[in-house]
Amino acid sequence: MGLIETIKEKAKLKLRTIVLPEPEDERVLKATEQVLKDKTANVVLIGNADTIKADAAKHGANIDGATIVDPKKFDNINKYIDELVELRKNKNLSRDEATEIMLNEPRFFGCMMVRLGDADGLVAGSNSPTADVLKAAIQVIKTAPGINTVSSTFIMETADGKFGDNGLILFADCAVIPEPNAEQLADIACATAATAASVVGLDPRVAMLSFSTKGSAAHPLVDKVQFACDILNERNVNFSFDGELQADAAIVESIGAKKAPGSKVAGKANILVFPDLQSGNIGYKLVQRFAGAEAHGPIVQGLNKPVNDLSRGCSVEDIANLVAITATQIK
Ligand SMILES: CC(C)(COP(=O)(O)OP(=O)(O)OC[C@H]1O[C@@H](n2cnc3c(N)ncnc32)[C@H](O)[C@@H]1OP(=O)(O)O)[C@@H](O)C(=O)NCCC(=O)NCCS
Ligand SMILES: CC(=O)OP(=O)(O)O
Repeated sequence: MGLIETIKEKAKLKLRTIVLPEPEDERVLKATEQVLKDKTANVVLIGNADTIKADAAKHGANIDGATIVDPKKFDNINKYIDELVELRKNKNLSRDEATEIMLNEPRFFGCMMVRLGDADGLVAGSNSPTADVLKAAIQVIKTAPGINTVSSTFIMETADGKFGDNGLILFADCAVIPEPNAEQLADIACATAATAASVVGLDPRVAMLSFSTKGSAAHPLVDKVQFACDILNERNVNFSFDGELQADAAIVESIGAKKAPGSKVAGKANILVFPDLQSGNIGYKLVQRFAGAEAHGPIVQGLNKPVNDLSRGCSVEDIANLVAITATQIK
């Protein structure tokens, strides 16, 4: 069984409730039909019921079985508004502003459903930039206890099975932190190792990527990655990691052996931690498009409850797959 089939089987056992706050997007309605057919989750769509049903009929999507919640007719709206005012009191958010957000910003409303236990997780981003999804999640759901950094990972699935574990390899962070410092790079490595183990079932081998391997180049950007490795050493983490490594040294056995002899990770990494968001986001999109890799994600890490983002270029299948992944992240 492939990765997604395995994840879908796990999701079926739990049958969690996932919010899809962007039903104005045809792909979301079609993905709703798919999820309900697969029985991988219950689906909550946010918006006006008449409009959503008319759109679904227009696009030929059967959404019977989905729950539609309209914030403008929602009995508990005052509870949601009060909670947002409380959460944002340090930012002086007024009750009027909170009301406006809860009534008109479905991603915030959906995250509040998850925060208050009316749903288990949320998937959005087909129709909004990543930053909008992340802001709602960070402001409403917040980080998990003891976690400082929200980051993300893509599970990359390559058909030829050459790299990572039989073609499975995680890329991080490709969506959240534009310029991570060394501490945040170490946090990204830890969070991605945990996702690799819990969602994909991999034994993590993390390569901390750079344009230098083991001191072959000297630059403050290289120092940052080396410092992140020092932090991981100090934390005494329970997974294999090595750095700084260039991408070829990380994934090609012969090059790893030449550039980083004796490394437990070089040549066989199944997690690539990119030094910043420019390299991470560009890197995943190039592998996805040039190599025809499936890119599952971005899976958001570090939140108190699961909210996952989509690329606006996602397919119906990508949405349905991410719903199943989200369902399996729920504790
Ligand atoms: C993630 C992102 C939206 C956060 O932006 P922001 O302006 O800091 O967001 P907010 O002001 O809503 O942040 C709310 C709080 O979360 C904190 N926060 C921001 N990013 C955080 C992160 N990655 N982890 C933990 N906390 C974070 C902020 O410091 C802020 O704290 P405060 O309320 O105590 O002041 C921003 O970093 C971003 O746009 N990232 C790039 C997304 C993107 O375009 N990706 C490319 C395409 S996938
Ligand atoms: C993850 C990502 O790059 O999202 P988008 O393509 O929507 O910017």
